[in-house]
Amino acid sequence: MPALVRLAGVSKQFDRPTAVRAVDNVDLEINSGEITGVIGYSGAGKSTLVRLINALERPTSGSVLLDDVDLGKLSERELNRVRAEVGMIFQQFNLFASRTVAGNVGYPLKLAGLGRAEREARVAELLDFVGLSARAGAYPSQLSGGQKQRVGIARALATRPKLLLADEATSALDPETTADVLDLLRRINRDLGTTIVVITHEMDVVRSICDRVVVMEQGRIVEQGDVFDVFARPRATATRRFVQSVLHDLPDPAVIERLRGDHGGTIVTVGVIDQRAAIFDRLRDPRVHSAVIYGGISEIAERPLGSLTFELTGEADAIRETVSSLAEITTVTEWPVGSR
Ligand SMILES: Nc1ncnc2c1ncn2[C@@H]1O[C@H](COP(=O)(O)OP(=O)(O)OP(=O)(O)O)[C@@H](O)[C@H]1O
Repeated sequence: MPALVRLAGVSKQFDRPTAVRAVDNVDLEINSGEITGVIGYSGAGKSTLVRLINALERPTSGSVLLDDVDLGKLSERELNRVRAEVGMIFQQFNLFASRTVAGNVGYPLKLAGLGRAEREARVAELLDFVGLSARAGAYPSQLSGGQKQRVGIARALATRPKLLLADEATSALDPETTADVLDLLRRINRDLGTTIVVITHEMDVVRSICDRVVVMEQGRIVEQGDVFDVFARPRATATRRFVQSVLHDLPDPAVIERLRGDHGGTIVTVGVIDQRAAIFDRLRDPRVHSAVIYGGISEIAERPLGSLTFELTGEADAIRETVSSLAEITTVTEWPVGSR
């Protein structure tokens, strides 16, 4: 898949109030037609990365290419043209309070010099797409948070951008409204073919709609890849924490201790990566009794992923054979009896 955005050796240093390398030697490709999630804790450099992509910041070093055009080589005027090709939506919506819904959505079209009739037709089309046709004459203060974000999205799409940047677009919304807005982003990607970059600190957002994920920490990319692969085999500590915030399937030490108190058998945690049925096939030895005592399986990119913790009881040799057999097809963690 061709890259729409390419960052090569990009750093951004701020010198005031204190010297901070907000983005530190980043190499990154954003594939055309995909939804890429950039996740990290507060201060990781996500917003700065986005501002480098839409040329609101210039890198201290390195190059940013949008559609093979090196933004560092463009004049301010040329940059303004490029910025119009990039839509942006924000956590706080950034709507004009004094303009109606239609006025907000039509504003970029006015800037682009479209005539009134053309503008009205395009605004009607956009409001229909985001499901807000009935609220065209309302003011932002009369809308719910989810509706405000739909207006922000319609406005960002007005000039048919190739790239849509969403900076914490759902962080101010409740879970149900978040799901609606994420569905809308998915629809924009599928129906309009728009490439989307989603900045977030919530792994659930990545799980719901992203094809690829980039994990940032202290200005650096610590991990990136296909969403399922990163969920299935997280390497960086930060990534593991993000993954566990969504999956909740692994017992932490306190849970293991409680399980030990209630279950005297062998306790094993078995990774589930696609192979649900195969795992139960390996638990058919009549000499071993198995019971699920903890765990969970989620769907990531429409594939099963998670872990199950079993208590195995029966003959010691047979249990050992079962554990070895499971280990042939997946990861198995055996919790030692003395783990208390
Ligand atoms: N204009 C600026 N001037 C000085 N320092 C800045 C500026 N913008 C960002 N920084 C600093 O750069 C670092 C990265 O900030 P950035 O906002 O990119 O992170 P973030 O991951 O988006 O965090 P958050 O989710 O809190 O917005 C922080 O230490 C921040 O204080």
